[in-house]
Amino acid sequence: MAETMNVTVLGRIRPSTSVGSESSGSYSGAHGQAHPSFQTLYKQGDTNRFIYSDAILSMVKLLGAGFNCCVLCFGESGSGKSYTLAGEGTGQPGIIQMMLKDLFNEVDRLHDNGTSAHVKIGMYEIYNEIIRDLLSIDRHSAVCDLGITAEDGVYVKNLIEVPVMSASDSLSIFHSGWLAQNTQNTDYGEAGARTTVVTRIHLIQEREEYGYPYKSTFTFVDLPGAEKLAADPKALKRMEGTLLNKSLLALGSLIEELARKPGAARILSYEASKLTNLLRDALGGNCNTKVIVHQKPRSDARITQAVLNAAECFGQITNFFLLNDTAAQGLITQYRAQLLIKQSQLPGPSAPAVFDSDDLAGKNAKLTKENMKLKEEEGYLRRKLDQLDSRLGDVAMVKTDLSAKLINSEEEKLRVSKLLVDLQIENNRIKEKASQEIFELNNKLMSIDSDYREVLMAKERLGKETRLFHERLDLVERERQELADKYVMMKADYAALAEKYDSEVSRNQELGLELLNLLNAKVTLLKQEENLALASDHKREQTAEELRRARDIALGLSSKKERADEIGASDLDRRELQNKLFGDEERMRSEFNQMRNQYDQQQDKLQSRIMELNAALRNGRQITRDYQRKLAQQDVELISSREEAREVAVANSRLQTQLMEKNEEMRSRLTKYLEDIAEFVDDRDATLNRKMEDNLTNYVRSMIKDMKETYKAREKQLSEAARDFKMKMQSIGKKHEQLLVAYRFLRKQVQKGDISDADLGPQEGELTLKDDEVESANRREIRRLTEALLEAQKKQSPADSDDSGEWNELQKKLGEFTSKTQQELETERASLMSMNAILEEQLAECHDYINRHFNKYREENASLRRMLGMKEREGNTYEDPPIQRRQRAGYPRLAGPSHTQPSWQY
Ligand SMILES: Nc1ncnc2c1ncn2[C@@H]1O[C@H](COP(=O)(O)OP(=O)(O)OP(=O)(O)O)[C@@H](O)[C@H]1O
Repeated sequence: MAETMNVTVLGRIRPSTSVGSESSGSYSGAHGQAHPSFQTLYKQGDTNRFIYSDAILSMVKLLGAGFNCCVLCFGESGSGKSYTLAGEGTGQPGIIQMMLKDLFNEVDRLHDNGTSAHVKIGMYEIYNEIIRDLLSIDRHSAVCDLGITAEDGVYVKNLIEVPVMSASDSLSIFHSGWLAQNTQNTDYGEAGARTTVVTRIHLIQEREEYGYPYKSTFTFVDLPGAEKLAADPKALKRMEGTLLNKSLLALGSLIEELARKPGAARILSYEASKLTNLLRDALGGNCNTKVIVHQKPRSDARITQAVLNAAECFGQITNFFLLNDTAAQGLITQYRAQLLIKQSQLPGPSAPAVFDSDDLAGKNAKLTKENMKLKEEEGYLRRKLDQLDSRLGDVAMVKTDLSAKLINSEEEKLRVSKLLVDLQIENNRIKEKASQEIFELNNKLMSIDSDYREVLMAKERLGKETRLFHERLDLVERERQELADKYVMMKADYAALAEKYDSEVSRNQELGLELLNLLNAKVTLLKQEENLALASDHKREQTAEELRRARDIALGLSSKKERADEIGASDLDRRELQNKLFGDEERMRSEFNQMRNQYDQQQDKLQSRIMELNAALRNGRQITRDYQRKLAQQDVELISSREEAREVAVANSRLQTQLMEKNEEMRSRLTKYLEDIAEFVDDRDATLNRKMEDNLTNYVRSMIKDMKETYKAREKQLSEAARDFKMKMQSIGKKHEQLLVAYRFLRKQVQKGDISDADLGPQEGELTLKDDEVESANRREIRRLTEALLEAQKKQSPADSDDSGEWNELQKKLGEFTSKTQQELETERASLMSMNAILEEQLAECHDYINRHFNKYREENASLRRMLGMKEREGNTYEDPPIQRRQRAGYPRLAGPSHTQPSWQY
């Protein structure tokens, strides 16, 4: 059944955001009381939680019961509408979040009552008369239209309504929708101030007996800023177009009309805007509605007045809300269907949507007539209005487009900034890489630089040498020049001399010829004289002799005559001379070339040697690393074997102690037995009867048995100790084997390292134990002791069987046995002591042996390191040999053979 109820108006004033800047606002009436429109006026300090508990929680119960509910947040921009609905951050939830949480509690309750309940959420915003689905992922397909059906009434077509299963689901859906609001800055201020945000939460309840599901809806509406209600609507339309404030203005008109017409029989026009169309139920329809009117602490008086007027109107609106059960829904659907039919019958593009059912029949004809009359006028006006509207719409669309473009450009900006960030990251990465490469290149450059410097130095050296050679060459050249000059001078001198000589020779020839002529003349004269006066023969001969001499001289002169050009040297001489003069230079040049070649070869050799050394160094380092690793392993093994040796020593000393205790026990037992026997003998009376003798014999037998058992126990103990010791020795032997393996490995490594002058230590064979050494002295000792024991037992056995005989003989035997046993025990003790000493000695040898080899390895390692030119380990280097440490720590010096092979055996 339908309930009649006025819309509830609540007032809320938000607190000041900055101290002193905003005075506390008020919704006071003329006398300072709260304005009468408000059912409740919340204080500034009242929280969302308080308001929710006070006013909204009961509505959730109503929703659960199957009623429609609506909360409208009204007030000027910045008055806190969004804050009330959605809160701020996670710490301050709004009433929607609180409602969603409680709704799911309600759903649980319904489930418990056997009702299946489902929740769906839809969210949209209306800006500039465009409806946009806030839950749509695709921004372009988010724009929706209005539709109308008999079942649902006016609804948003294709609106996504998300089914939610839990409170957390619903909260995340709500947050995503809330964040998708248009928050752009436009030419007319923030778009948020003109936007209506609607959140619809449907609760669908199904129960078998219902037949038809109950569907109730809770609607939260964040209305546009109310400040424009204070402005002149015409001026507003002129300045901002018809669409931008259409919702608010239409809402203002609607609530005024609704306030004026409180009765159910009213004709109202909800079609003025999309918002009013969609608020049919909330305002004057089937809904329990509460309006929270918000106020800033400081506000314009006109705006406050406009808001108060609107609040008053809201408070006067009557709603007729009913339980959405099957019957009610059926009735409403029927009513809507009839209305739709009537609407479709009405002429004109837009007929009134709602008619008063009582007047409908009577007024229909009249209205149709009037309608016909007004049709033309209305059509004309409508066309004009449409034209204007379409022009304004165009302008608005352009603006919307611009906003969309702005949004797109904003998105683009975001994308670009993301790209920029990515690029920045990439850039940084590249920079890092580049700096690393630069660092490497710098290193390379430095190495190249050093190489270059070396080359420069070599070049300088070579230059110096070349200069020296050149100087020497110049010197030689100068010398050659000087020699050549000298040669030329000498040649000139020679030519002059030859010329002189030639002239002298020709003069001599002339003189010779003259002399010859004179001589001929003289001969003629002499012949005349001979003829005339036969001069003396002697004088003639003298003359002939003179003549011959003169001829000889003349001939000699002419024969010795040489031409000046012949005076120059022959080819051979010339070459010799040339060699003398220039041979030095060529020799120098060849020497120079030779030296250069040698230098190049040396360089090459040096390079290859360095490379070889580098390779050897690398190899050596590897070997040393391996070697160090092995040494570490050996260290560990050595420590563990030392530990074992210590354990053996402890076991041995324990054994000794036990032995001493046993000896002591034996001794005391024997003494006790002897005392008992002596007492018995002393106390017996003269008539030693057979029974007593038997008793004595039994007593002695039990004594012998007891001693045998004790012996056996000791024997067992000893054999266990021997076995234990053997195992220990075997493990030491294994260690020895491992050390040998490591030694072999290292030898191989060193051999592989191709270090010819390395001392590789003794051959592995020399360190291996011989077969005859494997039989340990200890075992031999044990065997000897066992044999002795057996012998003693054998000797003992006759005593065992000897159960008859004389008392004296028995006493004697007993004495003998006692002394013998004592003696044997002493011997055994001594042998055990000696065995212990042997063991200790062997252990010491073992230590010694291991330490010696260990030191050897270390020395070899050190020598290897030295050979490879590596530094020794920091803090130097080698640890004390363990044996020395042992001695320093106050242990007794253990004697052992000096040779390398151990004398201990398994
Ligand atoms: N009750 C309150 N307590 C504390 N701060 C509040 C309260 N109400 C509002 N505020 C603050 O006031 C500012 C404006 O609030 P809000 O954005 O909710 O106003 P609005 O009316 O929704 O504005 P618009 O219509 O422009 O969207 C916000 O910073 C909000 O945090």
